[in-house]
Amino acid sequence: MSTPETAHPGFRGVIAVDGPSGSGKSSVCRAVARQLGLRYLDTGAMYRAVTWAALDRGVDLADRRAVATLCRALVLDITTDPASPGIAVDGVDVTGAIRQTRISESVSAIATNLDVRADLIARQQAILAEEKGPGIIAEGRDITTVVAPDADVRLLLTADENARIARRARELHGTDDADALAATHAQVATRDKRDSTVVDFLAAADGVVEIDTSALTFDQVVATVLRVVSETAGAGIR
Ligand SMILES: Nc1ncnc2c1ncn2[C@@H]1O[C@H](COP(=O)(O)OP(=O)(O)O)[C@@H](O)[C@H]1O
Ligand SMILES: Nc1ccn([C@H]2C[C@H](O)[C@@H](COP(=O)(O)OP(=O)(O)O)O2)c(=O)n1
Repeated sequence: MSTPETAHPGFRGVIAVDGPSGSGKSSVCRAVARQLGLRYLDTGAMYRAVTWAALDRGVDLADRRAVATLCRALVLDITTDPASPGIAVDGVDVTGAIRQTRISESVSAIATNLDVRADLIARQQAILAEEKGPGIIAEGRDITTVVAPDADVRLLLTADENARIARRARELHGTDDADALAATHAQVATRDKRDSTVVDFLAAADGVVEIDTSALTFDQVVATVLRVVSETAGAGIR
């Protein structure tokens, strides 16, 4: 059986992907990683893991200093295998727990804490430095602009808000009927609004290729990303 490192010789280096909630970053990047034999870094999982830890330890999320102190002391162990992404906090596997609604509702308080951001950005840069040899695709909100502005390929995935809310509603509730859309609105629109006070992930920075996924199927988005990677990073990608 081929390993991710040997499945598709070709692209090596860093692919950076940003975008708002529901634009398709996680699902598309995992698929691209598997097809190109790259590692995969979900930076949102790190913000979610810090949120989980703060709630678990009873730290007041509004106490920015206390949260930052907690963050710096945490051992975050994130796996970069696109076939089974996972994350542990101080040895506790929180891969499932960080997807709970209570985390989604609180994570912006952590993501807008600039001291937490500084700590997580440094950790993310260390992972990218270690994995750029085999090749890695990292996704989040500030990867193209802050974490890896010198990445080999830089992409912004966008989609109009209605499309993103409908996708998230189908994912969380199995339907995009009116009740599901209403229940999902805050998780997408309100969170993006809060998060975008500290990072701009709604407009493409200079040199970043924007892909509007509103009218594209998942497979079309993956194909578009693969084409852009191939065109930007050169030959050798099958
Ligand atoms: N182009 C697309 N069309 C329809 N649904 C999509 C598309 N891309 C992703 N999805 C679905 O939308 C949901 C949100 O995608 P996800 O990758 O989690 O977005 P993000 O990581 O940007 O928040 C998932 O259920 C995913 O399968
Ligand atoms: N590089 C990043 C990644 C995520 N964040 C923030 C923004 C989000 O509210 C949370 C969780 O990110 P995640 O990518 O899991 O969010 P989604 O649920 O996929 O929309 O972390 C960030 O500020 N910077």
